[in-house]
Amino acid sequence: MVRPLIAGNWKMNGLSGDSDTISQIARGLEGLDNVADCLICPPATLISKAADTASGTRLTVGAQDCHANVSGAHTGDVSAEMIADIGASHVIVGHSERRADHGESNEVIAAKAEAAFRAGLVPIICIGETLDEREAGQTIEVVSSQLAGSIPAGAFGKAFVVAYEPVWAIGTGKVASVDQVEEVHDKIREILGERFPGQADETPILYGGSMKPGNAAELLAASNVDGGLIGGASLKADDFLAIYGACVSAK
Ligand SMILES: O=C[C@H](O)COP(=O)(O)O
Repeated sequence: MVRPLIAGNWKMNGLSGDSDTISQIARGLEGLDNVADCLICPPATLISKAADTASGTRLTVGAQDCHANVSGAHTGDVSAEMIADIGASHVIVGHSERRADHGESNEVIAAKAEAAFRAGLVPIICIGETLDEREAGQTIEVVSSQLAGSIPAGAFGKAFVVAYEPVWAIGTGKVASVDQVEEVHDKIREILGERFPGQADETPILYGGSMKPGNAAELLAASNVDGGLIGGASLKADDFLAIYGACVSAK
């Protein structure tokens, strides 16, 4: 049985004073049923402080990206080992903003996910189609191909998470319909089942894209939706906790 995950991605937002939000989320979780894991991925500058703040609570802390190598001449990059060293449990890899802004291919993303396994982190592997691809009827083809290429060969028997984020729904307020989400999530589960027999039912498949307190309940109740990857609404403790609360009701 899959354990749901409500994960927040702060993207390039947050200064040291915003660790109050981490405390508020950690405290708020104490009053909510423990039916799902809860994670915040702040920018790299705040991971250490956030992990200290969340220590001993049900909130865990993750990173938004990592390099595939352990160490070396890669100016500006951070390795999975460095992230694990400062208290992170998860790392997002292949977010569409990294695919677009940094030209990351499926091969690069698979190498980053493999690095996460090496460092003892759980990778959250992101996939999702653009609006042009959806309008051309290519959604399932694109998502299937990203899934096949971005999950590394060494993933069998390892814990990982898949996040489906239609690019056109990210930060736009345009949320995918339940039918659209279910079509893709059902397909992802089927593909995982073929590649990872016996393991696919334990792999959380998250939906991301304009998830908010007002729409979370219906999205989280959809088939094969095991939680959310939440951007904007994870920046405010009340909104993020309301989404966690919707998950409690849905599950
Ligand atoms: O990683 C999170 C997603 O990109 C969703 O962002 P959003 O909730 O602001 O649309």
